[in-house]
Amino acid sequence: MSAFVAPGDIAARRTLAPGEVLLAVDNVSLSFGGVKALTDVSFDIRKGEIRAIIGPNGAGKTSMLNVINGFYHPQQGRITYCGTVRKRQRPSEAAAQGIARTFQNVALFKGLTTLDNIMAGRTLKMTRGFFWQCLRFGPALQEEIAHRRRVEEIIDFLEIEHIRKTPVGKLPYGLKKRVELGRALAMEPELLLLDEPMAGMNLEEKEDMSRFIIDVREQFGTTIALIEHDIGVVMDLSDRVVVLEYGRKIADGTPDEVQKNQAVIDAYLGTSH
Ligand SMILES: Nc1ncnc2c1ncn2[C@@H]1O[C@H](COP(=O)(O)OP(=O)(O)OP(=O)(O)O)[C@@H](O)[C@H]1O
Repeated sequence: MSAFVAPGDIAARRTLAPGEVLLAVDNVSLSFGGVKALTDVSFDIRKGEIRAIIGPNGAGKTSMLNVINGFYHPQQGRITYCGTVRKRQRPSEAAAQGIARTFQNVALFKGLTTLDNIMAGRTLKMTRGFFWQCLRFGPALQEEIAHRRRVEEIIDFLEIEHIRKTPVGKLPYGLKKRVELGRALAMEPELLLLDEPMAGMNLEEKEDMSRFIIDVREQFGTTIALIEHDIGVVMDLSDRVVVLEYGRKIADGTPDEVQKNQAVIDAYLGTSH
């Protein structure tokens, strides 16, 4: 097991046991003008689980992730995180509380190397100001060394040593997704949100990414919520699945329960309700 185990000072403040509710979504509704992206959606994410959010195109999955990480503010409903009802907050505040995410379309600094992109994920953890960072002297230097060590551990964990000095713009898509996962892990999140982590991947890349997601949970105790269109992957990976359609929750349960749910079958076959 890697030395990179402690999920950070945030986790130290928490006493949640595996299986306790880490994040609760209660009666959340979100509209964009006349478009109702989410209507009265409630579900929870328990500590240590892999939770999938699925549904047909336009069902509201990404909107839900954006509400959870503070990018969108719902007109109704509330989010409770670690037992505290959350006030309106920005993504940076959610990140500081231990919520990290990756994006549907890879969002990396294309001109920077793998190493520097993952290092960028450490920004939140840096305690020395910009002045000291520039001087690279004394305590700032010590801190930078510690951050670099942590980043190297993540690179080892994700098996991307061979591309650590490669500008990410030159990498194939599957590896870019892995670097993006690395950058999110650099934040040592308590809750990791993955928006279509396997999109555009071939079978082998999907198997690799599935293995890394499971290992992140096993080794770091990170709770994971993911959106994924590949239903086979979702059913293999997830402990529980919430299903959205037209912004409403239509099912919630184990992969087995959800697969047998008639509303889910109809939604995926295109039957209108
Ligand atoms: N910023 C926005 N402005 C206006 N409408 C939006 C915005 N974001 C999402 N929507 C609308 O909200 C609804 C839900 O979109 P969302 O992207 O959350 O769905 P999704 O399930 O993630 O879809 P997909 O699987 O295609 O990514 C859609 O009708 C979409 O057009």
